[in-house]
Amino acid sequence: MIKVSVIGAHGRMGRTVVGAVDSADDMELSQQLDASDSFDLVNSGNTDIAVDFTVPSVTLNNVLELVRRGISVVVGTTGWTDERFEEVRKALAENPGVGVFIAPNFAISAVLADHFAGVAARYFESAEVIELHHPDKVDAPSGTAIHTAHTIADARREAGLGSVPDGTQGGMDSRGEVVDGIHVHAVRLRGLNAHEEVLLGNAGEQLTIRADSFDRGSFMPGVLLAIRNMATGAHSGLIVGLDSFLDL
Ligand SMILES: NC(=O)C1=CN([C@@H]2O[C@H](COP(=O)(O)OP(=O)(O)OC[C@H]3O[C@@H](n4cnc5c(N)ncnc54)[C@H](O)[C@@H]3O)[C@@H](O)[C@H]2O)C=CC1
Ligand SMILES: O=C(O)C1=N[C@H](C(=O)O)C[C@H](O)C1
Repeated sequence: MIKVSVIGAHGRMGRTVVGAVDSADDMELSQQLDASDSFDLVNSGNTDIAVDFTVPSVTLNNVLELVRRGISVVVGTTGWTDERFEEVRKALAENPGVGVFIAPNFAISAVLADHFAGVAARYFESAEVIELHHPDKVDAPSGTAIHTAHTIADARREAGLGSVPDGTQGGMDSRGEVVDGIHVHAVRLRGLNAHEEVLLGNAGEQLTIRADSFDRGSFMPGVLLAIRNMATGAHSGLIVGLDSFLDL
């Protein structure tokens, strides 16, 4: 049995992960921590894998704390940057055999949308990303949209494409946040869960790639897949993105 502890266990995602782990035949739910709980409750005796779904402002410290305790971590929380990844890599170098897996999105629809955007981006002059979420989300733009913008930008660079065309001279606030040269727009609307649209345009044609996650259950097969992969012990170091465990 894989012993799993959940950090952020009282949150929307944390509660869903607790239910999914509890229902998995090969997993045993160990500790459930939230904001006021001490990390002393989690140790390598009671936890094989810790899962972090908290908030961007605390997730780095949580991961570093767990790595120092010799516990591998699966992370879904957003707010990661290259600098934060580097801090995790340094901590992992001091704790060989420990692994950290971070995914901006665990839903297969979103992972594939990101992959397809990377395949398509080189063929289009224009590219923009729209992400749409529930209004209780604290961060914008979404971690997934930031990741997709980088995927598109990487593909454009590799293909030798220049900047996206944009004649806007005023009102830049209306054009969204520019992430790696790609405009990213964030919508917050009651009734939504997690959605993303990638718009790719050429003269006279458009390709739209859209992923819709209607329910937090959509993230659970990906979370369980990551827990199972990390529990094999075959993945030490830092791994980013569920595509690492999919044969895309
Ligand atoms: N990678 C993915 O597929 C997905 C990622 N997310 C991300 O997961 C994160 C959590 O999302 P939600 O569950 O909707 O948020 P939420 O606000 O419902 O839950 C966050 C929980 O973390 C707790 N928390 C805060 N500080 C803590 C600390 N120091 N230690 C332990 N717990 C602490 C809060 O009390 C709360 O219960 C967000 O960053 C969100 O963007 C959400 C859905 C899918
Ligand atoms: O907060 C959410 O809900 C989600 N957060 C992640 C993100 O910011 O990309 C993943 C998914 O979009 C749901």
